[in-house]
Amino acid sequence: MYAYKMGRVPELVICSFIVVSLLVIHFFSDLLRASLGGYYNQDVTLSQLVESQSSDYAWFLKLLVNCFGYSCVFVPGFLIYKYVGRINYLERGNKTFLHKAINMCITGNSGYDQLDAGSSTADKDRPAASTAPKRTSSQEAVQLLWCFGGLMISYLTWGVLQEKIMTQNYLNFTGESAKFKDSQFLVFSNRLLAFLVALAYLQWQPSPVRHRAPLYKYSYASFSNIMSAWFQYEALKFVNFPTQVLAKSCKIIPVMLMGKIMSKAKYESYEYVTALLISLGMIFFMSGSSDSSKASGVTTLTGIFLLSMYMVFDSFTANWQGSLFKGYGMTPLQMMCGVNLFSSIFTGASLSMQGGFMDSLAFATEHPKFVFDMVVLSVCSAVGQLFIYHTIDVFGPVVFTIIMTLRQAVAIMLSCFIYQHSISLLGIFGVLIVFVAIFLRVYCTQRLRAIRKRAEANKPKMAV
Ligand SMILES: Nc1ncnc2c1ncn2[C@@H]1O[C@H](COP(=O)(O)OS(=O)(=O)O)[C@@H](OP(=O)(O)O)[C@H]1O
Repeated sequence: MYAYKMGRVPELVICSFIVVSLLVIHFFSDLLRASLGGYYNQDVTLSQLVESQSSDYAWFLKLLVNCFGYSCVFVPGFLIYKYVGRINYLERGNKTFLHKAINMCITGNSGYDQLDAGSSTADKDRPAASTAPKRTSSQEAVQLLWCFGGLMISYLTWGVLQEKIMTQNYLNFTGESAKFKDSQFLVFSNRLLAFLVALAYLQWQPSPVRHRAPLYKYSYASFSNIMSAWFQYEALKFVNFPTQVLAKSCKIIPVMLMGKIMSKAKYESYEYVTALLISLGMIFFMSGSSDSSKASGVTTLTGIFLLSMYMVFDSFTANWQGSLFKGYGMTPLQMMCGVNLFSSIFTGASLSMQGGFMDSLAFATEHPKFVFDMVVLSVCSAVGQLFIYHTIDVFGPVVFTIIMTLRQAVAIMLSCFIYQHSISLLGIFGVLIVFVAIFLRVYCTQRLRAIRKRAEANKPKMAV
């Protein structure tokens, strides 16, 4: 009995880490709430208090509050990681749920569910990229078109719905109209649905693939993805929309730089030249399309800082995902499941700490049409993510970013076509530059591949 009780000590310590960290973080958030004037008014949520701040630095306060929410996951996670390593907890043979869950998070294997399909002998390892059969050029072109089409359709629909949800008035049962305000709740519902879809598929897939990556590695991609989305929304309060679109057209350059820093990626000179040309062409096109000439408002230093942070986090996300695919050979669905698991936990923790959960759920119960739009938005986002992970897995982060950048141009061209807006000569020149750059990139890639193939074929002859 004593030994049994002693055997449970680590589990008790681990649970108390979670409880104590949550209490401490809650205490600090209450302190912040009180200092913002919410001490005497308990009906006002922390998010409403922060939203009501009008100073130039309100964005920093919001960031702080969000980070409080995310630390509800990071702090206990870090403490558990350190404690478990210290007492060699994972080497012990007790197969409790907690033991399996921690093992899965830290080492990547628990034999517990389909995310870690390593327990079953029927599970296969995914062939490494180097040993997988090489695709022909036409197969590659079909794949590329498939990724481009999928990303275009899902994110065009997603964009329209997102704007609709955030700008339209919804009627409740008594006929009163109101706007939905909490974008973080939308991100939460999108990520939760994406997680459930991926998990359901992994549970019932006919031939599971062994999963080897420690789960905590997904938390970095999910954190940076949530942060980039937040910086993007927040930047719009300091820069106008066209400026943001213009800045995003140059995303390929930070993605390449981040690839160099993170995974020491080597790019050919034609890749740098074409990246610069695509960015330049997109800038010409965006400034030359009449949609973007409706610029209003001012661009401030804070806006530039927030946009730069968006770029940093966004380029980290795609590169980190690319290196996980390379290093662990997981399937896109496993990646989607892992990243969205953490994104749901992060946004869920942040929402419940700020009190936004209850507000949004109350809005949803009173506005059924909003629930319908939210579900369709989440489905679009989940389908879009399937394409995102497939594209990064097959073509890598740079090609993915090029496709997402072109997506913006196609969306603007479509809107010009539908609403009969004109495109200036500069805009047309910009589109031409982008096309030339892409053609150049494909041509150089094919040539380089042919040269390498020839060199490979000549190798054995030289050895004889
Ligand atoms: N690498 C990666 N992994 C997972 N999800 C990703 C990734 N890159 C972009 N996204 C999601 O795609 C949505 C559009 O993002 P962006 O506006 O940054 O893309 S774009 O380049 O401007 O088109 C946006 O969705 P929301 O966060 O729901 O707004 C991004 O989070």
